Amino acid sequence: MGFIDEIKARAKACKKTIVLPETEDERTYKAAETVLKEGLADLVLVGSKEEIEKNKGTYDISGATIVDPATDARTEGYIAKLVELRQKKGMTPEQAKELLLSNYLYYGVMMVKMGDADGMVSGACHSTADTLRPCLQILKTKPGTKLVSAFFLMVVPNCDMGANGTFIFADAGLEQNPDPEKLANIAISSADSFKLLVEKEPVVAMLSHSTKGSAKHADVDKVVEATKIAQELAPELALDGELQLDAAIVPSVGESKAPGSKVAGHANVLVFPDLDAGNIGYKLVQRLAKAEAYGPLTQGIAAPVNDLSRGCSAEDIVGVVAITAVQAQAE
Ligand SMILES: CC(C)(COP(=O)(O)OP(=O)(O)OC[C@H]1O[C@@H](n2cnc3c(N)ncnc32)[C@H](O)[C@@H]1OP(=O)(O)O)[C@@H](O)C(=O)NCCC(=O)NCCS
Ligand SMILES: CC(=O)OP(=O)(O)O
Repeated sequence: MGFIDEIKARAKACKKTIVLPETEDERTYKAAETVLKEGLADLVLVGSKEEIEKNKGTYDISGATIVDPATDARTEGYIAKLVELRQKKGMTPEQAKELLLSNYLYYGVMMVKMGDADGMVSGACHSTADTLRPCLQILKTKPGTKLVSAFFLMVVPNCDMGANGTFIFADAGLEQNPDPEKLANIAISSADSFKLLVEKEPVVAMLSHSTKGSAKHADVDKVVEATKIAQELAPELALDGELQLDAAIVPSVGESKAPGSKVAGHANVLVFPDLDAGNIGYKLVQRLAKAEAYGPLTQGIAAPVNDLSRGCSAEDIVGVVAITAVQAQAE
């Protein structure tokens, strides 16, 4: 079984409740039909009942629960809770009401916060910033974690590198210019995500334009420092840096550029030095190598809310729903 079929089988076995708040987008309905048909999760669609009736077209979403914030009995409680959570930031009851009735992403995150759903998937028609801001503000980080970061689960066809073509690329969605501590944190969280989702041992490469001192620059120093911090925080982890991409994943290049490294040539978790590199890198592999790209998936957050690229397909949404269910089961 390939990666996504394994994930779907795990999602089916735990049957979590996942919110899809982008009821203005046709891909939501196409994905919902498949999720329900395959039994991957129970679904909540958030939106105006009339709009949903109009937008769903011929897709069969009869198995989904429709939640209309304007009429749902829980809305008052969500408003009160949102005010309680955000009053130090100046949120008034009027603002909370306006936000929850007009922005279904906030409503979906409140459903997760209040335990009325296990996770949410959004981002097909909202930017990453607009998708992730509500979860960062409301759900916050998991206990024991300081940072939320975002990764892609990449499945490269006909590829024997990584875990038979399966990789994590991080951070490819959220942290714009992580300092060494944040980069170390991203590496350790990504290793945990790899274990959870791929069920194989993570081998983590801290990527750079330099391998073991071949280039000198402050950007290289940042990755060297991050590698040191991550190795101190997680000494049991197979993690090394700084490595160029070829040294990280091609065994012969790894041996010649970083002799003696257990990671070089065998990495399956690729930690990029900044968001430019991570985001461009995942899109290159997705578009040129025709890889499956699931994400941006969050890690370090108190409950699973995952993002999508606005360029995603309905099939990508189905995959991310299944991944979200598996993350929720692990909470
Ligand atoms: C996600 C993002 C929107 C958050 O930044 P922002 O909107 O400026 O908001 P702030 O920095 O004020 O943060 C909002 C809240 O999230 C928290 N937060 C931000 N980043 C966080 C992180 N990585 N981990 C945990 N919490 C975080 C802040 O502490 C703040 O909490 P508070 O409101 O309770 O004080 C921003 O990091 C971003 O735009 N990232 C890039 C997204 C992107 O464009 N990706 C490319 C396409 S995938
Ligand atoms: C992940 C990402 O790049 O998102 P978008 O394509 O929506 O900007």
